[in-house]
Amino acid sequence: MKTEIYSTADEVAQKAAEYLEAKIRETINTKGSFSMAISGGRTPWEMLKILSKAHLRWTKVNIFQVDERIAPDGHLDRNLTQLFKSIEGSGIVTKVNIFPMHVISEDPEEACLDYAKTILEITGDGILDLVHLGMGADGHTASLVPGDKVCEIKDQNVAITFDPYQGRKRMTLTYPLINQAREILWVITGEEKAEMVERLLNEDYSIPAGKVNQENALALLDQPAAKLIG
Ligand SMILES: O=C1O[C@H](COP(=O)(O)O)[C@@H](O)[C@H](O)[C@H]1O
Repeated sequence: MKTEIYSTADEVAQKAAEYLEAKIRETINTKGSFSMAISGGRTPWEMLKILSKAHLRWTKVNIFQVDERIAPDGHLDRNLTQLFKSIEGSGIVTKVNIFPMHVISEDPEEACLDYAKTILEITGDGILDLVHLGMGADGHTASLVPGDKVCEIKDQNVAITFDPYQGRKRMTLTYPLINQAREILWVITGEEKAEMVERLLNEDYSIPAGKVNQENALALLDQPAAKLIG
């Protein structure tokens, strides 16, 4: 995996937005559309805020969710709520195609199958052009959480976690789908993640993040997160 280290989290957000802008432009020019999945948590929002100001053919951009907490629509715990907040006022809201995970469905298992089907229909081959990932201080990525059996799923592209994590069960893309992506973009900031960053870069299979394909992957890190890797 390639890594780039920047001084601050703000700089990382700026570089990540620039990277995505270039990638989206190039992919739309070559194949007509761009499909990516965006993670949740706290790190992505500044990146998306900056990206949403870029002049791109937004109607050709498809945004899927990497994971979502099972909480009511509009709830602050929902990654989708934060996603919309970060792009509001930018003018792309009515242009870009956003595909929410339907986590409040009466049948969450069916909702997972539907989401996987939508990804297949929109991409044509089920392969996302880019998956953006973050990582928690415990080494989780997406909602692939240490100890949860969701990490063992091999025959489903989208699944519900078996246990609540930080108070809520979640819907998440699973390894089979994430590891097929044409590209993975890691955006990781904060000193509390330094130990896991070192383990991720050593392809430590014992943490969930370590099982993500590193072949076509780039990690953008801030100095605190990268402090153990020099
Ligand atoms: O719970 C989650 O955490 C990870 C890491 O989030 P961050 O706030 O440390 O960036 C995130 O990638 C994942 O999508 C999210 O649901």
